Amino acid sequence: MPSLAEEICIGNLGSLQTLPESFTWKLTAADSLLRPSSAVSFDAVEESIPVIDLSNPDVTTLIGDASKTWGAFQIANHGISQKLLDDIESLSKTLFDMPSERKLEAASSDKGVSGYGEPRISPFFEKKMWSEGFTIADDSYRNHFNTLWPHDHTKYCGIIQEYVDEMEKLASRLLYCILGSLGVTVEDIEWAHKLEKSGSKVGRGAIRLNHYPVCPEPERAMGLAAHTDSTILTILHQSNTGGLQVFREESGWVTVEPAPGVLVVNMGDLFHILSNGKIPSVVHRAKVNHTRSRISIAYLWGGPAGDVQIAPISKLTGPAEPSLYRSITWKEYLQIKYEVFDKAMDAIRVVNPTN
Ligand SMILES: C=C1C[C@]23C[C@@]1(O)CC[C@H]2[C@@]12CCC[C@@](C)(C(=O)O1)[C@H]2[C@@H]3C(=O)O
Ligand SMILES: O=C(O)CCC(=O)C(=O)O
Ligand SMILES: [Fe+2]
Repeated sequence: MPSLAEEICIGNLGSLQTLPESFTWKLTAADSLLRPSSAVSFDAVEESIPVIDLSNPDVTTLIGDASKTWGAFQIANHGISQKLLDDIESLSKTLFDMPSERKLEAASSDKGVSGYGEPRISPFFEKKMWSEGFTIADDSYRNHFNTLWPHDHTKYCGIIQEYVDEMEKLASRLLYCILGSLGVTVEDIEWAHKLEKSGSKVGRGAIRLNHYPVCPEPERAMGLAAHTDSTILTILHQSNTGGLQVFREESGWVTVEPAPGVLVVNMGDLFHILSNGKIPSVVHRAKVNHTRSRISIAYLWGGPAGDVQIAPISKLTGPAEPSLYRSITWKEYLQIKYEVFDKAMDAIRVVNPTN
């Protein structure tokens, strides 16, 4: 694969006046590996995923219904301060506004995941995506921040640390709520029980700062190709420009319009495994815009750190509902996903499930 420096540099996309051939998407099955039926359209239908107020007394039912129906929902009154959301958005803007050469100084290494660059799913697609991003998957972001902001890196590292702490708490709260809707308690899952007792300090997550520059031909381009997240769940903050779309077989592509202070929650592949297939991992993508650039910040929550095995919850399996997936750690799942991408779920499916 050519290096970033040898081809049209993703750090300069916003200055291009025409769409290069390598960025033109036709939406054939190859452009939408996960659900061939989602390849039919660039357009979205007039429907929306629910916005759920976390202070609503019926929150468990509402979140449970939305997770099962859509694999995604939006949340208000989630307890994350507007200041923290503004801070991480402006950190991202400051980063992406830098000249391309500066951003490349913080590029992720060949082997590493963390740092500046294209989305990790890029190699699975023929065409290039109209976006750039920065992934924080381990502590190496501190060195990258030091390179990018020799004077201000302490301030920016502090924002990331606070964001991770707050998001981890929110992610486990949402997990327990969705599990509650399935009749599962924290005590039913050994690792979740430990996670709760320890004040949820043993979880593991990644952050992806995404930037979608203005695009000369948005209808032929793709910001982030259709994918599912490999997570238990993902919490997404989007700036005030829309672009996120979620796919549901019964509806088609549905745009998730941004609203101030409202966060999007996506169910990931590991939740699908945990729930023994009861919760879908939502296929989603990001479109781009002719006049407005867009930022989104994804907190990708993988659940327990270390070698903890994620498996279908025993309370959700039985003679009539045998375990559909074998147990797996998040690390192992990521390895499989980035070898076979759209076939990852098939790779861990139990061939003849019996209980
Ligand atoms: C922990 C991870 C999840 C992620 C792959 C990664 O190793 C780090 C980046 C994450 C991200 C963010 C953008 C979308 C996504 C599909 C991708 O290309 O990189 C997700 C990955 C994922 O959920 O598999
Ligand atoms: O930018 C968006 O709205 C989607 C981002 C996303 O799906 C991701 O980072 O996993
Ligand atoms: Fe995603």
